[in-house]
Amino acid sequence: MKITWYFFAKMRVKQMKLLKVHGSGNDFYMLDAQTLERQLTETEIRQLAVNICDRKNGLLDGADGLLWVDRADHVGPIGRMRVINADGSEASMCGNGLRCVARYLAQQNQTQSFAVQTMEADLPVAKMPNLAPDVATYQAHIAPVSFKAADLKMHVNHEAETLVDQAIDELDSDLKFTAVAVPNPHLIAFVDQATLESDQLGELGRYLNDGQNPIFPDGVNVSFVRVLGKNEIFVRTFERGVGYTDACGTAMSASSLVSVLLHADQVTNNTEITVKNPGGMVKTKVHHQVAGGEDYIDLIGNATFVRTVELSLADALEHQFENTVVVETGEQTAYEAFVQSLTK
Ligand SMILES: N[C@H](CCC[C@H](N)C(=O)O)C(=O)O
Repeated sequence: MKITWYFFAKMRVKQMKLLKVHGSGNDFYMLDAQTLERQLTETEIRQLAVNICDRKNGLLDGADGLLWVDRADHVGPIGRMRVINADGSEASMCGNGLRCVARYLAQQNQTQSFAVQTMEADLPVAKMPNLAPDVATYQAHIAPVSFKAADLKMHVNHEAETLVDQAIDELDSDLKFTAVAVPNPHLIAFVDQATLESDQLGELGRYLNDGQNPIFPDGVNVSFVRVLGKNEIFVRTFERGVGYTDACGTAMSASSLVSVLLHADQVTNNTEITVKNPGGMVKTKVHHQVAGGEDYIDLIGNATFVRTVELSLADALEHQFENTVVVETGEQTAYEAFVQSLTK
């Protein structure tokens, strides 16, 4: 009798359904807030992210963050995306995540081109031709763009207004940096292969995200970039609120823009750029001051749905992950075949 009661009790509790997704290996749990049995407080949303994303003790293999999908709060966009990093901090934007949210909303609403509300802007997204067989592919519009220190919450070189291809006096580094917000903050340096592969990126990332440093008190995403050839770059990123990730969509977009500005002989404005990263590859197209307009970047890449994970909201908030129902989609195999094809 006890067993029957247990399963009846389990059935009665509405299960929370999470979707494990990734863009170029940058992985997230996605949650449609409208499917929840109740509203969550801000504290609960952050606690949920920290609990399920933990790589060691989290939900299955953890994640880089939580994509919180909700109804838009004004006319125009068909949904809203919030981005909570693995450490519980909220970011204004997530390029890889926006492609995955775009796919989810496209399928929910039977449409292929629309806008998604984000913290600072309603951003156009669109379904695109697959990058490879069974690799669902979407485009996200990355904006607004700013080089202003105030928008980056950056304090360098005696309160300089901008930082473009310059050393940072307050840093013990001979690298030259460019800082740009898209709108989350990015610090970018062009390096050689040996530096790209070293942990110099991690040393910088850990210091600039320690919450104590005077340069980026709110932290910053740090990327090392190498120009591989004509309209082809490699970007490796240490993300604010996460650490090393396989890819960072806003970082790859920002790095594409800075490559157009500083390496125009190799990387061209208004032209498709191949951006390779530890998790695979995306395409970008930089729109820099076209007809005097605002800068923006098109980010095109996979939006892979790996598995669904069902568990009770109460268990997830209490860091209890024994009772989960996991269903694989099978898409990861196609994505891995795509990544394999890049090395051929
Ligand atoms: N860690 C970032 C947010 C996630 C961005 C990244 N995953 C992307 O694809 O753009 C920040 O705190 O600004």
